[in-house]
Amino acid sequence: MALWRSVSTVCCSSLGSRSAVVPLRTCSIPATRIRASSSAVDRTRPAFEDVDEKLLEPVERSQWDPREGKQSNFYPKKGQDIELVCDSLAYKGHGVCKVVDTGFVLLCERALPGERLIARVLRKRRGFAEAYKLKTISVHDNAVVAPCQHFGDCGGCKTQNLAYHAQLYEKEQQVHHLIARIGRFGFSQPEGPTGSYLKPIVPCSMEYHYRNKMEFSFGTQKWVPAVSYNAVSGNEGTEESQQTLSVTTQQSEDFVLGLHAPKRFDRILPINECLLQHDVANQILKKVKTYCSANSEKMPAYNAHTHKGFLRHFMIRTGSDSNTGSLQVMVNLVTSSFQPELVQPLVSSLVKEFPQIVSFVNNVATGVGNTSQSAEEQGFARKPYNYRNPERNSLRNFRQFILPDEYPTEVLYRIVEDGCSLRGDGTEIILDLFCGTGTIGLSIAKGAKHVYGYELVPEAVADARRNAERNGIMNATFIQGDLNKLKDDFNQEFPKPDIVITDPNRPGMHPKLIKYLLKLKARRIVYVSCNPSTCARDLDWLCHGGEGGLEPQTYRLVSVQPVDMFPHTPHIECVCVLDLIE
Ligand SMILES: C[S@@+](CC[C@H](N)C(=O)[O-])C[C@H]1O[C@@H](n2cnc3c(N)ncnc32)[C@H](O)[C@@H]1O
Repeated sequence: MALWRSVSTVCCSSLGSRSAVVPLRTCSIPATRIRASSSAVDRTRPAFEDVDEKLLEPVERSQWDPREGKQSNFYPKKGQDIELVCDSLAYKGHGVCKVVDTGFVLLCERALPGERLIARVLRKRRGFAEAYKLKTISVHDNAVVAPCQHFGDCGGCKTQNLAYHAQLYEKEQQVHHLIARIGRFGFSQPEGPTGSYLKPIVPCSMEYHYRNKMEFSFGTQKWVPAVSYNAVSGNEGTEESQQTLSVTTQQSEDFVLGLHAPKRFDRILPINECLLQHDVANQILKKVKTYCSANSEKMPAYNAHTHKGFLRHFMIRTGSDSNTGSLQVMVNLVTSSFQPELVQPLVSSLVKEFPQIVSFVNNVATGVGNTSQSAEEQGFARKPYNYRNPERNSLRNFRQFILPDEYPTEVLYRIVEDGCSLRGDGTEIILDLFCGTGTIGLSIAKGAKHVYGYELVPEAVADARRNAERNGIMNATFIQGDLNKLKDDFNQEFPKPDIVITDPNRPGMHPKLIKYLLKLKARRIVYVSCNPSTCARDLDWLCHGGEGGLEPQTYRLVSVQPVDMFPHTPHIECVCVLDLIE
């Protein structure tokens, strides 16, 4: 069994691992750019299934400021070229743009706030339209040249060409507006004992090299984009590039190593380096590329159409030794069959050149799906390279953590711990929902009486138990179960908690779970979210009563803390604290 869970079909846009980030500092945003406030608009709460796009219909953002006026009757036609001004960034980092003379709202990929641009209408939606950028007319002050040679092509770092302080401002505003509108908390930012509940965003102290894990793919179809988006001005696009990506020269090659082209399972964008990963990981990538390319007859790259070929994926994970802080690297080569005689020379050459490699695993994925998730791990190269070597990974001075795919960070955990405000007398019960490998709960278990973790994935639950054992933590219990299908006896598995930590994935919490929490009435809920829109929806329910507002108000929102863990990407994390209304 592969304990090292891996991500399937990775293109650079599939960020998501919580990578190691360091100290806590807050960002100051120029007050002049804070939008005028308006009262919360009454609206029906979005359903659990209504994730992302529906929650972020940009037409609503245009109504945030009543001074901006009503939408006119103007509706652009598909294919029409139109002059726009970009107002802000929204879901997936798309620019929220307005037609210059009518104010009609369009979502436009690659548009940056403050920019004037020409765009072509791609498709119409209810109340707004989608467009792609043809040409920048005038850039705004915060535009910068993106340092990555692959910027604009791989689809990962969408805002590298926006100065980091401006990225932070946009993310912070996105969270504040979602909480105000979808959460129905209004824009007035009432001052409580701790000041406004909407906290300034916590920036990432590392703008680059913050990712601890990258997965690259081998292939036989090279994707070569024909359009450059890197220039500060004149970022031209073409219809084909936006709609089908077919403006690329599709070359059949014997060998390509890189990232999947956005939305393509079969085409690979060759990657020389990724600025989000460690320098050493980039050097290893180069070495693997050179070696495998030179030996592509013996070790052919996998063809996603014919399902023939040997080399499938290549994953590099970096971490540090908890004692010495020195860099450690784990490598996973995914192949379609187990042929150690082919892989061994590569392993020998890599570990000789990179002593930082402490583990080399060869996963064998025989299925036709473009995934390494179900790959069977072979014992190959476990020794002497000390497979997994979890003892040496460090997180908040804990040893022996088995790192989850979503790698938790120092900063986020400190904010969660602060949010819990444990009394420290060891009397409190913590319920850690969506606990993954248990790392959040375990990192604060010493101040609690007992931590109960709840998680769907059995392997993650097993890792959580192992994490507890290896750290000598006796007051933690991990339970496997589906929080979307709560059973009647759910609360018989643990005593009533004082504090609930909930960290759902993007769809947020299921209505059944929210109803359960409203009945449970824990003193405090700490909601960790990777999707501020579904988080806002859930906070609305928890704080403003059930459907139709018929249920009594149960929780009070104490704070919403946005955290930027993934610079240059649209991802935003949030930690929200809610207190029971006694
Ligand atoms: C955002 S991750 C949080 C993981 C963990 N708290 C951490 O910080 O690493 C969400 C977790 O919820 C789990 N999950 C997703 N759906 C679930 C469900 N219906 N019931 C229980 N757990 C679920 C996932 O497997 C994943 O481990």
